[in-house]
Amino acid sequence: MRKPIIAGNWKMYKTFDEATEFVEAVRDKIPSEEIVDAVICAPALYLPTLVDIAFETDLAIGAQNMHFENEGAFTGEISPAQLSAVNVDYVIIGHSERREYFNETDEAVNKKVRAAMNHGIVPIICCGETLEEREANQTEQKVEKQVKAALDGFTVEEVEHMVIAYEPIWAIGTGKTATADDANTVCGAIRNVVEELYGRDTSEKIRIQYGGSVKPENIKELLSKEHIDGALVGGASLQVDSYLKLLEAAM
Ligand SMILES: O=C(CO)COP(=O)(O)O
Repeated sequence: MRKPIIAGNWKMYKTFDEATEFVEAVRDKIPSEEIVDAVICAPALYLPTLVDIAFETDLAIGAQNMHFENEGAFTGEISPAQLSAVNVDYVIIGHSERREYFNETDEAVNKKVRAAMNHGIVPIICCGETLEEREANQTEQKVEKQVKAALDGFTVEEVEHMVIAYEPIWAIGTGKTATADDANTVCGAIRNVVEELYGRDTSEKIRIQYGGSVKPENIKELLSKEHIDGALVGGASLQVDSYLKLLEAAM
C-alpha cells in the first residue's frame, strides 16, 4: 500500500502573517505521518519560518520551485543547497505555471529533479496536458514525454522516493476536475512509463498525485482510485478548514 500524500501549493498567495497563522493553526491537527504525508508548499520567503513553526509536528514544508545549480550568478533564484540548509523537505518541480510563464523545459525539469535528489529533497514532479492536447487525444503522449524526460538518469532507489503529480492544465483553478476515472487512467499510464523505465517494483512504489480543482467534496472519489495516491491542491489548500478536510479524506 502506498501512503497518501496531500500537498498544498499556495502559489503566490498569503502574506507572511497569514502564512504563519495558518501553520500555527494546523500543525497540531495533522494526522500522523505514518498514515498520510501532509505538505504545504509555501512562497520561498516564508520557508525557514514555517519549517520552524512546523518543527517536530507531522506537517512537512516544501518549496514551489528552485534552480538546479547549487550557487552562482542567478539573480532572483534559490538553490537546492539553500533549501536543504533550512530543512525544506519537498519541492514542486515543473509545475505547468512554471513551464508556461517561466519557460521551464523538460531538460531543466530533469536537472532540477537531479539537484533535489542530490540534496535529499523530495521532488513533486508535475506533468499534464492542455485542453487542446486532450481534445486531440494526445494526453498520454504528452504526459509520457514529460515523465520520461524528468526521470531520465536515476537509480531505482531514487525514483522510489519521488512523487509525480498529474495536473491537467485545463483543470487548474478552473473548477473543472478530470473525472476520477479519467484521472486514474492517466495516472495508470504514468505508472506504466515508470515500469517500462525502472521495473515493476519501482512503479508500484512511486506515488502519483492528481491535481486540478481538488476540493474536500471530490477528493475521496479521486483517492479511491487504484493509481491516485494523493493530491496536489491549490485553492482548497488556502483555508485551514478545507486543508484539514483534505487530510481527513486521505486517512
Ligand atoms: O495547480 C494546482 C496545484 O499545483 C491546482 O490548483 P487548484 O487546486 O487551485 O486547481
